[in-house]
Amino acid sequence: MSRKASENVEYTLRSLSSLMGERRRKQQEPDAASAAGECSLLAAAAESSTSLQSAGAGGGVGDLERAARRQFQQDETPAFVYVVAVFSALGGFLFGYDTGVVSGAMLLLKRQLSLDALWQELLVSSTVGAAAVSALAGGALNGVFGRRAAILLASALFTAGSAVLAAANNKETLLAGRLVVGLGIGIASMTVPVYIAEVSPPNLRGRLVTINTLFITGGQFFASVVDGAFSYLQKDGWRYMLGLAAIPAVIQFFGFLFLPESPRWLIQKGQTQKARRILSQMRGNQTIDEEYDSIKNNIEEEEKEVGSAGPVICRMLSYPPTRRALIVGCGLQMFQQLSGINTIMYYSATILQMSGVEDDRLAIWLASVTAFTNFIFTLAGVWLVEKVGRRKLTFGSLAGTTVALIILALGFVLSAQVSPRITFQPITPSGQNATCTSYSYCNECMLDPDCGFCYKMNKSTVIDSSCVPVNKASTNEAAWGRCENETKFKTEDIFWAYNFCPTPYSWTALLGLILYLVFFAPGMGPMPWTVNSEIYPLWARSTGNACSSGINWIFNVLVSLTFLHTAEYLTYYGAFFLYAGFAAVGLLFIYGCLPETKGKKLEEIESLFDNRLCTCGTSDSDEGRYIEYIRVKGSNYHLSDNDASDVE
Ligand SMILES: O[C@H]1[C@H](O)[C@@H](O)[C@H](O)[C@@H](O)[C@H]1O
Repeated sequence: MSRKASENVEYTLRSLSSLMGERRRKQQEPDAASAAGECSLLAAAAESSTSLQSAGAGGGVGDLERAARRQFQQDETPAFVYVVAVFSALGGFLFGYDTGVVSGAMLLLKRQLSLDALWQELLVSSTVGAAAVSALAGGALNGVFGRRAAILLASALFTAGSAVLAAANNKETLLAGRLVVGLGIGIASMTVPVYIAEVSPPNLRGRLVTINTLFITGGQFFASVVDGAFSYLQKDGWRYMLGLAAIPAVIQFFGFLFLPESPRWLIQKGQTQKARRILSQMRGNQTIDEEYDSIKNNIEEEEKEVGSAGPVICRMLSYPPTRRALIVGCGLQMFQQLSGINTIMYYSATILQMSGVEDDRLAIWLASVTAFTNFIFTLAGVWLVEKVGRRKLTFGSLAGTTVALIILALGFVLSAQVSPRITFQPITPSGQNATCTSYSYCNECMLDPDCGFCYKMNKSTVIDSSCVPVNKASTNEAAWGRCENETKFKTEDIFWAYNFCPTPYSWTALLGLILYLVFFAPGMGPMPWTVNSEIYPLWARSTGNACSSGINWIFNVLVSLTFLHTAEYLTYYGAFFLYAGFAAVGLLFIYGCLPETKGKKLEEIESLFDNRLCTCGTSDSDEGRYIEYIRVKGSNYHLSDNDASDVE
């Protein structure tokens, strides 16, 4: 790291050092600090530094710090960076929309195309499976063709897939459309966070990347509203639900024709002039020399250190810092899915029904309230990420999520304990399966996907209850008996419960559901994506993100596909206790191994993984302060390792 001449620095290095807490860090952590390269204190050339001067002259360190911060904040980030971030995050919106919309579309599709359970499962899971494959392959694509090309490809796939889905006339075409959309989702999920992280200034990076997850949850919310609205259009409503995604996809495609490539990728590919031009566009009135040099030096150093022979994944695994980063990144994504977010979202309508919402349509609408809660609390994450940092936010979020899962499970335990008895055993018509009528409690009936609970109410007591087979075409009614005809039995004050049991304790599950989203959404939802976009050095960034996104999708499929079976073997509360157990292990992992990356330049982050895999956060002695570019009149000054002597 070179020390640049400083002719016009207007206050002493001693004040600068105290200003940024550098000395504090050196005293506490001499080794780690020098290992980290100390490259965090940058003084960028600029026209005005009057406020700094006056503060430095009379006001002491506190004033100086405030003045420096004020000055720094005046270095406005050009609106262009926000435009770029929002256009990229449309990829996140499509990811959320396409994964969310299918549950509502399926309700209509299965009737219109008479889909059996296997086809329903195929249409839902094929997208997630395809996303896993394309996320893994997206690493190579990103490395060779760049981030911009990958985003353009993803939006083209989203557009084509949505058009195929909207026009589909049979289930095979639907499957093809879902696969194409899935390929788009996988590429977008791994590319967009990387791209946003690479164009953002360090102090805003966390926030801008987290916006992508805000768009994911926004897409899921929008999908739930669209599902609700088009559920009234029994014939072909699904075409609109699935086809609407083409609109944001086309907007993103055309937007990206005019948006630039990531300057970091360009520098890596030797297109330095173009990279400089784009970097200045992104940084507005700030000087880019320092950032440009540091990216370039970093690439050269990395090449010397790691070499460039062999597949990237092999180099990553054999080089300890990237191997550690990969473990942290993949672990975060795995624990995100193992804490059961998608099961909770998918089954939120059921949980709500358990809590006493009997009307099906109302439950669908209330499911959009769930999606909205997820969205709003992700917004809290956007705000918190640069304030409390990634480590504390993720840890706090998972801790709350674990407690919420326990409450949710307890809700199901209570419901199971007071599960109504079956008091009425109707005679099974000949030729029909008699399993359902053999159950004695609602709880057993609820866990069998083929059966539902039919009952009457006397004030708040369940009476005349039976367990009968569900109608295969619509879970809103039974295959035969009193609950056979939805419109008829409702007028006779007979109730039908599929997947839930009417109990007085269901509110506990509802409380668990709300708490779950409130805690999960700001931290565990976005942080795995945000942290992964930051922790790998440039040469390993695409591959690292490809692997961790692939892990996210693989665990997404595993958890969603196994939920019903898990619930059958372990009961609902067993399933939620299991997720709580996974979340508790995740807590240990995060506490032990997740370092703080807030405020650091992408090029500095690699050094956080230099020593051990798990440091229990001890490398964050600088937590709570920003490492920022600050203006000093007339020159660039870069405090390097050697400069440490100047400040002691
Ligand atoms: O970060 C996102 C988000 O939290 C979504 O709500 C969830 O459905 C995704 O699986 C996850 O990756």
